[in-house]
Amino acid sequence: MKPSPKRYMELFAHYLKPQWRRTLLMTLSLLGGIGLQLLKPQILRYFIDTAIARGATIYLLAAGLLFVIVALLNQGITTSSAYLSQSVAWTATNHLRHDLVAHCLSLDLAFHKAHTIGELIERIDGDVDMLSNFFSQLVVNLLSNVVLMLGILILFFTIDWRAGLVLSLFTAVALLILSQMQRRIIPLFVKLRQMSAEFYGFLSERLTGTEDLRANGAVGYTMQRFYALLRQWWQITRKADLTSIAMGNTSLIIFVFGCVLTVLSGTYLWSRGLATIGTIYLMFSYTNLLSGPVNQIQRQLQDLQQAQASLQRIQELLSTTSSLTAEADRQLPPGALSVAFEHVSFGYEPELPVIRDISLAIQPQKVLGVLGRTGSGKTTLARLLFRLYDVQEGQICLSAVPIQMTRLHELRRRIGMVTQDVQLFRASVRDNLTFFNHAIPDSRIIAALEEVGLASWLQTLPDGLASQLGPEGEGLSAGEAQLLAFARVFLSEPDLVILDEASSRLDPSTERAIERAIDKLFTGRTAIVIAHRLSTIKRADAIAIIEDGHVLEYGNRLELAGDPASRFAHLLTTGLEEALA
Ligand SMILES: Nc1ncnc2c1ncn2[C@@H]1O[C@H](COP(=O)(O)OP(=O)(O)OP(=O)(O)O)[C@@H](O)[C@H]1O
Repeated sequence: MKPSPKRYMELFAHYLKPQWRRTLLMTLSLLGGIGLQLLKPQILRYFIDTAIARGATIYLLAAGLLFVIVALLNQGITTSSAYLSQSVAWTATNHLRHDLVAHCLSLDLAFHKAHTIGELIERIDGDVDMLSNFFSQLVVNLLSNVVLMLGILILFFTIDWRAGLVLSLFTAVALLILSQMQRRIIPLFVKLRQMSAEFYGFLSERLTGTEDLRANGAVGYTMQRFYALLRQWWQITRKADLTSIAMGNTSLIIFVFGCVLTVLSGTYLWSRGLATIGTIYLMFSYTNLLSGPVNQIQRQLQDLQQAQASLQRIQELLSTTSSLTAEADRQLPPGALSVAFEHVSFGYEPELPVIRDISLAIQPQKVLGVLGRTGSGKTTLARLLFRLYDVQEGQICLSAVPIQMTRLHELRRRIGMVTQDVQLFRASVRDNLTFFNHAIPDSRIIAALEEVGLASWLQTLPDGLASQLGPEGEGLSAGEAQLLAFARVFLSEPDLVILDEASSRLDPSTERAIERAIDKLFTGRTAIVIAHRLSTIKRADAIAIIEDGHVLEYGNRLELAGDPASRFAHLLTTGLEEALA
């Protein structure tokens, strides 16, 4: 749905109101610039006519001096309005970018799975960029160009109504021809934007998956697709550029014709004694000046359409709501939390359930080990508990409080989750651990690293906590990355820990370090561990075996292990790690 003019006004008001002084100054300087542009040819007309009439030198000098002053003033005003426009545009668009990023981060995981990174970058940056002109100069410029164009035509009428009529007809025809050309060019630019969104989406996805692409020998095929996209992009760009150039040339030819027309009508008026040479010069200058607004009005109308398309996409994004149900404000009791899944069912597609009627309960400070084959639904359980998705049936309670009844922020503050893929950023060790929260003192960060056994690793770093990590933790072993993820959990001091254990095999000394860290992590906390290793299972008080989205077996670990008929006992004898890998 196209945004209504009311929506434009709301957006304008919302982002320009906080900087109304600068916006007002920018508008005044843009209008002042127009006034000075109209004034310059008038001074020159006076100069020419006075010179031809052999007027006093002092008048000529005064006119010359005035012209220089007006030209300098015009330059100064143009510079300051350019500065103010940029400043207004950047402030407004950065606020909009901020709102979009915050909104995207608040949306549920289903939204993020449905959009590529490239697509979101295009929305948050590309589309917002299109609006930058809209926020700063577009509307003011469009209006001032219309004022300038009308001003020139009115001035022409004051010189001679016939000359005014000729120029008005000429302007109408020029606008008609140029708008026809513009109509052809707009779809090309829309295609160009779509193409760039597709290209960046492709690029971000492939660069993220570079390891898999290389491992599977798919680099050649990826490059083929890359070339095909580039070729498509180039063809559209070439067509759009050639049409733009053709339009520029057409406009040039039209205005050469306009100038010829003006000189002819000026000569006619002069021959009848109705105009002076200065007036002919004035008419000529104004016709030249007219090419500016006529061309710009076309371009600005096009920009307005593009801004409209961008605004529409931005509005769609902003009106996307999280599928998570609204939260209430019940407090969770302090200390280790109990967890209860009560008849929980869920499917990423509602008609395809991956969790079916699951009921489980864990007492505070106890550890639940969750086992199951790959794809059985273990990670989904963790995601539901963390409210990355909401359950479709049943409910999940923490210490008897349904998780929808407490604030999302509070819920996530009380739960620490370590996933299989530890996400590290190209930032310092400190920022990676604190998630850029500078209020956390170094002493706490160092203590957390000591807890997970990374104290000696920290000592080997050249700049200590300020040492930079590569993108996605480049240069770290899988074990070190896991330990850093544990350190993050220590810093957030949660009361419930969910550990989706990495199934990758580690060397014995790293294994031992991880074992020690898990021991400390679980102390005094409730824990759910999606386990892949026997050593982790041994820590569990209770075991749940998930198969095909439902609980196959659930009970006390020792009791299950002692019951030869249990699936768990069978798994232990057949080799747990092989069976669950
Ligand atoms: N974002 C998603 N969208 C749609 N389906 C999904 C999504 N994530 C997982 N699934 C599907 O849900 C089912 C359960 O997946 P889940 O990741 O919970 O399994 P898992 O037991 O944790 O597996 P693993 O041990 O391999 O991590 C699988 O069939 C999977 O294909």
